[in-house]
Amino acid sequence: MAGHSDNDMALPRFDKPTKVAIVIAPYYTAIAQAQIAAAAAVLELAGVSHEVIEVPGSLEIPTAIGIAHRLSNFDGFVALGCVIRGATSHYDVVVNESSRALTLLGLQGICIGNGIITVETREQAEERADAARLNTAGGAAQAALHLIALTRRFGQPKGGIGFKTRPDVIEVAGDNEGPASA
Ligand SMILES: Nc1c(NC[C@H](O)[C@H](O)[C@H](O)CO)[nH]c(=O)[nH]c1=O
Ligand SMILES: CC(=O)[C@@H](O)COP(=O)(O)O
Repeated sequence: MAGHSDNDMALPRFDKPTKVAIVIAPYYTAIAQAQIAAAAAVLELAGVSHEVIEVPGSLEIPTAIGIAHRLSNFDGFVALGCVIRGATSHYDVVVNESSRALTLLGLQGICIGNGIITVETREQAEERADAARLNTAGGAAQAALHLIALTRRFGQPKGGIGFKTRPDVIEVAGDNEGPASA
């Protein structure tokens, strides 16, 4: 289980190679190291390979995911970062805009688990980054895997209505001579 949830969904199983990018903003080094370890443990348990991509801050995570999705071949992404409130409203900008951008990318069909920790204190961050405590990074990895599985479940070739093409035959509408062979 991750976070405060009491719902421990079983990890999905994949029947073909699956690759995930962990996109992390290591703003706080020790926190970031714990987050990467927690997310990697979940991905390895599911038999999924991963690559770690580092960006300066959480505001850059959505842009990095957009770039990687467009230019590479990852099946999904785990967004990891840590935003601790300071003395100004910049916290709200970083938290709100990074999460909004990740949500918009997700609505475009990119499989993203959001593990950006947004807290008031360092102690809260440590508790959430710790795989043995709230394990929010592990939860984000699980979320990404479930979205990949969902994509593959609904992305299967559809049976049902309409003619079914054959790879060896070219069907031409209105052709009374019968199908030409490819
Ligand atoms: N204060 C935190 C930041 N701030 C940096 C921004 O995310 C961004 O890199 C900068 O505004 C340049 O675009 N980032 C975090 O991840 N965590 C923080 O606590
Ligand atoms: C979350 C932040 O952006 C924070 O680190 C910035 O601190 P401050 O608001 O004191 O400038």
